[in-house]
Amino acid sequence: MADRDGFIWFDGKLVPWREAQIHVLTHSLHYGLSVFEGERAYKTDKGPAIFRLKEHTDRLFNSAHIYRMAMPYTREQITEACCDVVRANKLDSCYIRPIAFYGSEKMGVSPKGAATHVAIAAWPWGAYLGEDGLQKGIRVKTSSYARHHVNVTMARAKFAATYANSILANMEATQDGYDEALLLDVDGFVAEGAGENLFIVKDGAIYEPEIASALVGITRATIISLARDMGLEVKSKRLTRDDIYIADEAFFTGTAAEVTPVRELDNRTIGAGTRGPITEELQKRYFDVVYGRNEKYEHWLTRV
Ligand SMILES: Cc1[nH+]cc(COP(=O)(O)O)c(CN[C@@H](CCC(=O)O)C(=O)O)c1O
Repeated sequence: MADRDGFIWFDGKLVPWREAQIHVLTHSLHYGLSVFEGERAYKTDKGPAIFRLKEHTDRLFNSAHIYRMAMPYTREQITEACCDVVRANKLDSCYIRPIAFYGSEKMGVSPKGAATHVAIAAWPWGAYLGEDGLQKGIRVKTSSYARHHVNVTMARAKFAATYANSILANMEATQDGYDEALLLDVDGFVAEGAGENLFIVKDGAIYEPEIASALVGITRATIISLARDMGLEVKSKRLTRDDIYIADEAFFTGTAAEVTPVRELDNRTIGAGTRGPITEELQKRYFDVVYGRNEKYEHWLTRV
């Protein structure tokens, strides 16, 4: 990822991609505390638009607040910088990664005395779990690793060290031939995917796991709104892994994953073993919204 043309916004200015470097004694590299976001811009008929940029920026600042990281820029500056990065790299559809991290000003567990640095990169990124996955669904394995207890890592923050847990789960699943991992919480109830939220459909109703130890996804919130447009309320409940086995449909949501059907969990076929009809309709509505084809949600698009 380091050797490419382009520009990265780094500590207030656009720098050539290859020059966006940090020192090996960067505090966040050693102690894992950086907060970040994953955003997408989509090509609409009026040009590129970043989807729900306000919500992503708010979550970035909330994550920093939760982990007591002072942000050296305002929300408005970060919002504008995300737009600048898309423009500077002449991208019309892309994935955008803002990150705030402690620098190399000091070592030692305490970040006191380390400065907060901010970088924002953008790059083209297709279907996170594969085009085939979007159409036909993916195979998922319940992980042997549990999601963190809510007093181990802060579930309302999107912060780097959480992803060591996700990496373990994802590697375990993919090395055994599955596409992604599903994590249970410390009590054994369904939490979320390694990088996604989960929904199921049963008897025409949509359910999601209680969100306690999962990231409160922005795509999740979008799907809840789009389901309401279809006259469907999403019910939140404690779901067990076998609730998923006997569901009629299941799907992951995320900025990167978008709306990816889950056709199998732990070698149990879910429903007809492919993208279900409600999943398909929600997926279609989601893409209509992000590509600017649904006027009702124009306010969710920040035109670059
Ligand atoms: C653990 C987790 N749960 C739920 C979500 C969905 O959140 P939202 O994007 O706000 O709907 C994500 C985003 N996962 C990022 C993974 C990308 C990456 O691999 O890095 C993403 O979708 O950007 C998570 O990482």
